[in-house]
Amino acid sequence: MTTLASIIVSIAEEMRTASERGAVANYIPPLARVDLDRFGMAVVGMDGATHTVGDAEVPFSVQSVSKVFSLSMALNTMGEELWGRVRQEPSGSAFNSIVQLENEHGIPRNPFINAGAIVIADILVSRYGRENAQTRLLEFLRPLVSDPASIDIDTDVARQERATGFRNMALANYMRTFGNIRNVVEDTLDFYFYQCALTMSCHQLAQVGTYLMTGGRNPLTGERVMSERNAQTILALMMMCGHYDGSGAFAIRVGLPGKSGVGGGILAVAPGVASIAVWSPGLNAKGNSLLGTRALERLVQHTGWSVFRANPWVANPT
Ligand SMILES: NC(=O)CC[C@H](N)C(=O)O
Repeated sequence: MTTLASIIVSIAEEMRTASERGAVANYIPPLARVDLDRFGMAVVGMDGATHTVGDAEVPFSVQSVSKVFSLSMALNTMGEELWGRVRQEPSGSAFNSIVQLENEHGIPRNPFINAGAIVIADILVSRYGRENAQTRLLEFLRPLVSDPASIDIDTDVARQERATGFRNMALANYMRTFGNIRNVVEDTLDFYFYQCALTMSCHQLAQVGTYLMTGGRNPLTGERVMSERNAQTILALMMMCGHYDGSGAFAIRVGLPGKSGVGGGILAVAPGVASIAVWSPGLNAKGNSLLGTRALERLVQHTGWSVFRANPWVANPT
């Protein structure tokens, strides 16, 4: 019988021996010096059963995967009104693109491109204040994991994001001219750079993602983290926009809602089945983890977990 444990071991073995691994992000030294040979994967099921392989306990910079969590917080506090400040459509352009903003009057296409995530950061800074927003983010994440204290920010990454984030500054200032950034630009960006610098292991990231697997509940406490409707909205956006202009190919290859980050992490969710995190720091041309995508593709081939499968339960391994 094929078990999930044996499936992920075989995936890790394939990734360990892969010769083409992509390229690590090199815009700041803490990302540029990450070992290209790292690979980790973690899968948490509905019953809490957890399978990990490789470097699943090694913390890495989650970067844009954090956009899922900031959006969750903003949707919780602002509700549907949020969609007046950021749209819900695929962008078809790079994560840091500025071109659509002029035509679309400073309203970003979706909350997962940088411009959209900066608007979300602005909403959270308005709601909570600059420093308190940081505390709130950690308070949102920590109850979802079994080792809460260890989820933290890499302050060196945050500092270097700030020191080199000229394009993000351009995006924020440009949106400010349309009135879609309401705080002092530096304050909003400060929170944005802070969230990019969140550090988590695959094991923690998969645990954090469980509220999206369950339709909005924290499976550790049974508490509601968000409404079922909001959880579905976030999964839909992850499917359509979670990999920028690589989202279509990801949806076809993997068939799960997923969100990538330039640190090489991907959070993917099989609703009602599993929360999955994978990490391989080498990126493809679209800035998404090359082997992380392949590993998720393999996982879905073996398990039948694609949301597009006519009968997703048939091949469920135990
Ligand atoms: N795709 C990403 O992970 C981008 C995050 C990066 N810190 C940026 O803002 O440019």
